[in-house]
Amino acid sequence: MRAFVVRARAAPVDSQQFVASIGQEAHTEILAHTLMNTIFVAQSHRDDVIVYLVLESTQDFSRTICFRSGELGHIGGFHEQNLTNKIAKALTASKGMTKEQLRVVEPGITVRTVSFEKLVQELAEEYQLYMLEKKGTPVRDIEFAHNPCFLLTDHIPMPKKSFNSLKRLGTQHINLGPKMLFASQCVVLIHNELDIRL
Ligand SMILES: C[S@@+](CC[C@H](N)C(=O)[O-])C[C@H]1O[C@@H](n2cnc3c(N)ncnc32)[C@H](O)[C@@H]1O
Repeated sequence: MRAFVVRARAAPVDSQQFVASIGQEAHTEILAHTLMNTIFVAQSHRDDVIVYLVLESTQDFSRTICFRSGELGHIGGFHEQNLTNKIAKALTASKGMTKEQLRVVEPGITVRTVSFEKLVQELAEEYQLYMLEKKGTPVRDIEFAHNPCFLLTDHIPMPKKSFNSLKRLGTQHINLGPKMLFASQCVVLIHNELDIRL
């Protein structure tokens, strides 16, 4: 299984605000773009992918929306509006949830009121964590574990505090080349790197 976590620090957890932030300063469109590129390939989808979108602009709890590609029903197309609607639907479903609750949104999609820190602690028990980072080890020099989990952010960098806790969890840092890329572009390169090594 390949897991991806996108930490969207600027993304609102209110569904209407989330949709209204597309193309605005919070750049919530990156979540649909990244979802598309982690799950879909031409004429098909990957069935061995889990994507966690962690939305952190909130008055109460972060929302972690999980997409399990192998369990998704008919998703109705991979265009941006459709994927945006799936995220918005999960946010609406999460209204009123208390700390660390989980709700099933539809087959293959759940939402949890769990923080990025708690999520990665849980994932570290099952996966080798890799943080995508310009100062990391060149990707071609990395020997991937069989169960990798890749951590990315939106346009707001990972806070220093998180670097320390990720270090304690044995996180490795990966560099994908000299250009600063979108998270949605990073996931394509990661998938390709893993695909050609199999
Ligand atoms: C648009 S970037 C975030 C940029 C962020 N404002 C910063 O200055 O670090 C989105 C995500 O892609 C990762 N990323 C972008 N280019 C990369 C590269 N060449 N190698 C590794 N990770 C990269 C970043 O680390 C981040 O997780």
